Amino acid sequence: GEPEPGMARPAPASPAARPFPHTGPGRLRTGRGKDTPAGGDEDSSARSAARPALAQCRALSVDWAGPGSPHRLYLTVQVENLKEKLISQAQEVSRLRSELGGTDLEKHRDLLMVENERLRQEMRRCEAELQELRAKPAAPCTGCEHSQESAQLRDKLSQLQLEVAENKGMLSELNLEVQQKTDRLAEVELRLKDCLAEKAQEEERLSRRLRDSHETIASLRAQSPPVKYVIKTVEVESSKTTQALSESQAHNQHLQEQVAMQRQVLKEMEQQLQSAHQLTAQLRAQIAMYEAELERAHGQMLEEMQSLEEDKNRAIEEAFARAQVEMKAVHENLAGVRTNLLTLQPALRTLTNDYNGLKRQVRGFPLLLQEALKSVKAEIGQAIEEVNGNNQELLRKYRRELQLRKKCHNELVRLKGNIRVIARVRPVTKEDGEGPEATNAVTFDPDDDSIIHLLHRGKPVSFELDKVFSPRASQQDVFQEVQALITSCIDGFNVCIFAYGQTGAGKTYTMEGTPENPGINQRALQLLFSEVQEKASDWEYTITVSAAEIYNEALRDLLGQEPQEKLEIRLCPDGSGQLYVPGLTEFRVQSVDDINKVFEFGHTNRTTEFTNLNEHSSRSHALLIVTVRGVDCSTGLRTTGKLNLVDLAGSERVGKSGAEGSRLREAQHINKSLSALGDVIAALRSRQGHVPFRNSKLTYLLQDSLSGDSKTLMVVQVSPVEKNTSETLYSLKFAERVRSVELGPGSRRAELGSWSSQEHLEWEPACQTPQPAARAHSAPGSGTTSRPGSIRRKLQPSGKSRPVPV
Ligand SMILES: Nc1ncnc2c1ncn2[C@@H]1O[C@H](COP(=O)(O)OP(=O)(O)OP(=O)(O)O)[C@@H](O)[C@H]1O
Repeated sequence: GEPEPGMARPAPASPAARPFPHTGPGRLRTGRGKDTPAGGDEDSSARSAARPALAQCRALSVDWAGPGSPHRLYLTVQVENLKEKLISQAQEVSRLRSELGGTDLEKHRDLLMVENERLRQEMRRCEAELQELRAKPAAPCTGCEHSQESAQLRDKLSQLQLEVAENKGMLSELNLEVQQKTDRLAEVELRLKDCLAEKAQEEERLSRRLRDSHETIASLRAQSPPVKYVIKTVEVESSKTTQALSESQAHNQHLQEQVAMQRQVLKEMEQQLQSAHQLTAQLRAQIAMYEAELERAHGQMLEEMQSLEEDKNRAIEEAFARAQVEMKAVHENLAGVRTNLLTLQPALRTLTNDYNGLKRQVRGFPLLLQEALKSVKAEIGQAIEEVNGNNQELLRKYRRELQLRKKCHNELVRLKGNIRVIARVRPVTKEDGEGPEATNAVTFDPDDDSIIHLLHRGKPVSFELDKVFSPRASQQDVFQEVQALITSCIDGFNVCIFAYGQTGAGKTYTMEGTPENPGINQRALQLLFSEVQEKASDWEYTITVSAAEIYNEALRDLLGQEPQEKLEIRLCPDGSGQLYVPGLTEFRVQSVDDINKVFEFGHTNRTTEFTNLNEHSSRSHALLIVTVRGVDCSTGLRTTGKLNLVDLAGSERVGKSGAEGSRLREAQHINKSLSALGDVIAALRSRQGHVPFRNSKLTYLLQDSLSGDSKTLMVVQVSPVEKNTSETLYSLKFAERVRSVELGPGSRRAELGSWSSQEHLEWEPACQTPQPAARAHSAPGSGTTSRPGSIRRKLQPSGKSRPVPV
């Protein structure tokens, strides 16, 4: 425009110093060639536009200040060029915008967003369908044939759901990426808009300056003198303008570079978008596949549900039909119950009446009860008195009966004979060996249990005794036969039970038995204990035991402190004529345990004394002496009964086999004592005035138990085997002889003389007896050395405590 008033105008420069002809166009050309290498066409057009302008300027350089001055022309041309350039730049920018600009991207983005939205909606629809399917109540499908398939479909469905969720995630990632790119594009667009605005401003500024320049030129033309100065000013200003132009060109250049970069970025984004497109297409294909799968699963589920529904309906129909039937039955029952109720009502009425009547009675019951109690008490008192009277009478009768029983018992024993002889045949045992010698030689009469047949050297011999027990007889059977004797001991009688027979014939077994199957000794004591206990209310009893042994006519105490000491039998100094053994230990016993302790102690004494106990025991007499002392609590009457249980020494005829030394002595002593026993029994039976008790220690010791009212039982033990028939024959002869002297209580034979030891050994039967019922078998056999279960076995060491002497 016009220079400011008062502003100093520069002096006009010489044409040689003018900057324009040298610097302006040259610089313009250099700047163009240097700064815009990419815009070749635009540059060339600008250059072609600038060249005539320059030529015009040179041609007009004569007159710079005039209206057609070259400088003005040059500036006009330059301004025109700049305008053109600006327009082309704007066009370029709009082209770029239309070609690759935000519109397409936006469109693309919009498309993608629409597509995304559509996919989202589809997903939502699928999810809603799934929810709906899940929400449907699952019918119970136990045992259904489709249940497995349904489970598989459910699994597949859950897998598809997982994949859909993954795809969803991927889609949302892609969305995010697209969003980011869209944001970046918007940014670029914003920057471009800013650039364009800047350009427009610049353009406006330049055109404003051009206008000012025009006006200045015009005013300069009008004022010719300062024209030169003004021209100079314009030249100066023109250089400034040129500089600004070059700056704006540089800026343009920079913008173009940025546009190129943005193009590159856009290209990349396009590629990414393409790959996103592809991915989306893939995902859509997958989603379509999943949808198809879901559709199929849905179809299957629907089918299943349909069939389940049908089943359910069928079941409901059946249940309904059943319920109807049951209902009908219940109705019928109800009708029956109603009828019953109708019939029961009168009964109920009667019951109610009864109940009321009873209630009335109950109210009056305490009174009635009191009265009844009174009368009952009176009756009971009367009854008690009567019972007491009866009891007294019964007690008197009982005592009388007791006396009578005792008398009867004694009479029975007397009738049976005070001396009885029974035989017991032991079974064939392993110790008898095998072969003809071990065969059975003993038979029995099936109709008479007092007869025994023996086959001796082919000849049958029979014997009659009070009773014969076969090998089948148990310990209890034998004991039953003797228990009457044992109970009489409680009444004050003396009793002697002997076991007689050869070694190994079963004497010890019968007397002592085995721990599992005890014999007479233990059973007798048990019986005594129980009988004594029964009478405990009226009687006070004391039971004591002693154990002694007679070996070679020497008496020894088996329970004493010094068992080797020989004891003597003496008359009581009180003049009663009773015998006693000074030093013989007596133990008070109250139970079977006490008895066992006594036996054990006795055995200990024997084992310390003898090395071969079994051998010794079969050669000695063993005595168990049980004394029962009783006091009648009411009368003070005293009784004493003695039970002698004797396991005699073996009766075999050792003397005959030519034994010498100690064996001969033993045999002589045994024979002597056994003969003495036979003599005593014979004398007793024949009621002789003199009974030779003193002939042996055995008979002397048992004197008081063998005389008077005493009762004696001899158990003859018999071995059944062939090899022992000689000894069996002699034992049975001895037994029969003892028995045969008994002719009855009033007619005893007194003429029977004393038995010599020879008689004991060689006594022959007086007469031949009937033939045996069965033929005996013969068998060889060894001796009888083994003695398991022997009576003396009872006396085994045990180390138990010593019983307390009485
Ligand atoms: N009735 C029976 N039942 C079963 N076994 C028996 C019977 N009698 C005896 N015995 C057995 O026969 C064998 C000899 O018996 P035991 O020792 O009692 O004879 P013993 O006559 O006492 O001999 P010793 O004179 O040597 O003492 C034993 O093994 C015993 O168990």
